[in-house]
Amino acid sequence: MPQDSLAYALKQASTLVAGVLEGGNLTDGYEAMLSANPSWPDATRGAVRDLTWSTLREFGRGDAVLRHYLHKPLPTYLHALLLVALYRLEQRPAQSHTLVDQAVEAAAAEVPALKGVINGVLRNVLRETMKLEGWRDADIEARYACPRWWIERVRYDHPADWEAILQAGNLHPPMSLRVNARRASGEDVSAALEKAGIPARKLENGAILLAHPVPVQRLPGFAEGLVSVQDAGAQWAAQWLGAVDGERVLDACAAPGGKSAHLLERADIDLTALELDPTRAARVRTNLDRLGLAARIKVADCRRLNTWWDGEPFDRILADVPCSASGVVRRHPDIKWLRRNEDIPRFAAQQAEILDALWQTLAPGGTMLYVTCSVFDEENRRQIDAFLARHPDAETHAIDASDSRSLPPTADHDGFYYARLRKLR
Ligand SMILES: C[S@@+](CC[C@H](N)C(=O)[O-])C[C@H]1O[C@@H](n2cnc3c(N)ncnc32)[C@H](O)[C@@H]1O
Repeated sequence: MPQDSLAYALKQASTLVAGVLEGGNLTDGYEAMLSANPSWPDATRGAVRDLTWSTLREFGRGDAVLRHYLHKPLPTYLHALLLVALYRLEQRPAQSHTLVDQAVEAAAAEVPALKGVINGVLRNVLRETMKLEGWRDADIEARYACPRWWIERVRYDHPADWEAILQAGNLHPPMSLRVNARRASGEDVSAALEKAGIPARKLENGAILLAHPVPVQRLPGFAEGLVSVQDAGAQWAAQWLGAVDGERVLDACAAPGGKSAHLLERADIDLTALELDPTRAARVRTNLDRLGLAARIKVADCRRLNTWWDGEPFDRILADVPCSASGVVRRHPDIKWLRRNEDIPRFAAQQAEILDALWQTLAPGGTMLYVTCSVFDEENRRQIDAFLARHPDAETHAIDASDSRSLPPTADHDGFYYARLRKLR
């Protein structure tokens, strides 16, 4: 099967989707596939990535169709192949006949005996396209491309804008740049982008939003460390933490190091960057090196103070905690398939432990910024309300006149939640 054929891209994407259906992590699966195929041309990489990510973003839509046509479960690879093929069929209806032929070829490559099933289902779908629209609209998981428990949580937590939040979670993610204030200005970067023919606009917090994603090699100044790729919503962290020259600062959950780098670009601080996962901690070092920045990087569980803390309090702490990542699901669409409702209280319990441990290391008068990329209240507002109830020496330190800032995902940025806490004594 030639590497530049649609059948090949369908086969590889189906293998990745099948990995997620069986409980695997998409990023790990994709990286393993790339290292097994180092000679893939950019076009093959792009096609496999697009088919896989887009199919997984469509959670529930393909299954709503398949429920009507499949009377017995299929091997996971074939189920995944049908999901990928249905996504492609909807995107390019004019090329439907080629798609069916290529999907049958991709099926034959793995399970030759069942290629007739793939052929039959896809041809039935083509014949009955009009009816399918109705089925899909009637199915809530298909309509919002999200598991039902997730839809219900978002609807409960955001009664006014739950639909917009769910819809934004299914868009293609935007690409934004952070300007390294030590080496360039926003104006320099905007001018260089314009000269390179890359349309972009500057957002309120200085992030530069590209009209379309581009490979980093095309970005003027990327190799020299003038710019980094960072979502615009994440670029509020350094500003709202507000560290100034000479302060002792902790980034307690640091990898891959985007926010650490931003803190160091803005002020001459003494930064400790902690990370639990040694492989991810190595990425903090690589990212800081590219930008010519330095921090004390430690591999540790931030909750176990005796393993990493020297007893000197911090002036400011960034707690960018592990969370459901429900605000960045369009970048990691496997999350919708892998997470369960019961995982959310587990994340909340872990976040509470992290907050309680870090609070002990903050100096009186110091500031802690709590950040999640979640849209669920249990990890956000309710987490902070419970923290304030447990800690009489804590108060919220308003961000732009509000106690906290919820940034639901939009076309311009991912979804985040920020709360700033001050230690009274
Ligand atoms: C949301 S990510 C941080 C993103 C990072 N701040 C950035 O902007 O690049 C959370 C990180 O916390 C790490 N982590 C999870 N539990 C931790 C713990 N108990 N102590 C330290 N790091 C932890 C995870 O491995 C993950 O890398």
